[in-house]
Amino acid sequence: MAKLAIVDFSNEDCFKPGTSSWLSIRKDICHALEEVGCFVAILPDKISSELCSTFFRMLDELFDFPTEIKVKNSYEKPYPTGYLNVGNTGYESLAIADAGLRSHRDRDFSTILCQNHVKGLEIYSKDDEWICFDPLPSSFVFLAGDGLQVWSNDRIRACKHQVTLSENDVRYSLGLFSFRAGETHTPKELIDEDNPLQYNP
Ligand SMILES: O=C(O)CCC(=O)C(=O)O
Ligand SMILES: [Fe+2]
Repeated sequence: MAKLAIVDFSNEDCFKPGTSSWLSIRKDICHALEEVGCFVAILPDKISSELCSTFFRMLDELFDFPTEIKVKNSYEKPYPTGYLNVGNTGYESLAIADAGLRSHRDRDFSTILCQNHVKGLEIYSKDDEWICFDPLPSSFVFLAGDGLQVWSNDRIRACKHQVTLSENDVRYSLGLFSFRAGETHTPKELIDEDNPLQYNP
């Protein structure tokens, strides 16, 4: 059974470019992104389990507000990944999905997800199987979006993923969707005879 790559950011040196720890983590991340367009980052020193539990407890309180209060926080633009198209209700950054989320790739540059203990996220592997993400404390998931695929000249493919809800418990997932401003240009280092330019700016 395929597993998602887990990258451990515990060593402070891994944030210092050029150190052996940084080079080693960079290699693991590139490999994971080239394989499935995704990796799991664990940062126990940066995101403590207390912080996570406090945060998700507060979400309980937030979602407990009556719907008429939540709709006051509405947002006109559609969600980048089409939340509103799949029959869910979105309130600015709040979205409630009772039936999971069908298979898709994010249209942004990259996505970072931070979720509670309830499983549901599945990643499509190179071997055409769905890999279930087993939530780890102090972790988040990095997903490549369409933008990263274009920027990398297809070296990294946007990660295909879905959410299947089977546990009888509330699942919370916090998403940070990043976009690049302006045109996307592929770095020239990523273009050669074997890898001709795939996308025009
Ligand atoms: O619920 C999740 O963890 C994933 C959500 C997602 O894939 C999306 O909003 O694009
Ligand atoms: Fe997504």
